[in-house]
Amino acid sequence: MENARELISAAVSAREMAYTPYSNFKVGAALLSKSGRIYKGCNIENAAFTPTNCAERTAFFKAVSEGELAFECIAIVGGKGDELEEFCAPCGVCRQVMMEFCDPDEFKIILGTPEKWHVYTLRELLPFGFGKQDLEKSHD
Ligand SMILES: O=c1ccn([C@H]2C[C@H](O)[C@@H](CO)O2)c(=O)[nH]1
Ligand SMILES: [Zn+2]
Repeated sequence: MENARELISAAVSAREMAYTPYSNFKVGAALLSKSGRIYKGCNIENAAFTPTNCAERTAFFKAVSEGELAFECIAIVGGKGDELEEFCAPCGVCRQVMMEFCDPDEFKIILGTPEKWHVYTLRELLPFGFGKQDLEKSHD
């Protein structure tokens, strides 16, 4: 994956904007569209907790709100304070949002740090995921 290094460093820079007064767990994401643009996102917390938005969804919603509907891959980095975890996996809600806009066998999810990362498909992280094609099935 030739774009991985660039995408991870964009995720690291996105993470600098994380708004995390409650958990201090800071996540950055960088989403590459098929048109070649990179959309950065950070997590944004809220005193009421539930309205918190993950970094991954921030990146997706920025992109979709600007007319992007086709995506290649996303890089995700995270950790407490100034530390990066070796591995920060997307939550279930974010995996479901990816399922809405991405082909699970094509879309790649890069997890790790600038030193070491792994690449997964969405299918690997969300097996048997529910998508729009499931709504088209009829049993009459
Ligand atoms: O994949 C993840 C997992 C967690 N968070 C955020 C939500 C919250 O602000 C903090 C702790 O859960 O991390 C993300 O942004 N992405
Ligand atoms: Zn999430």
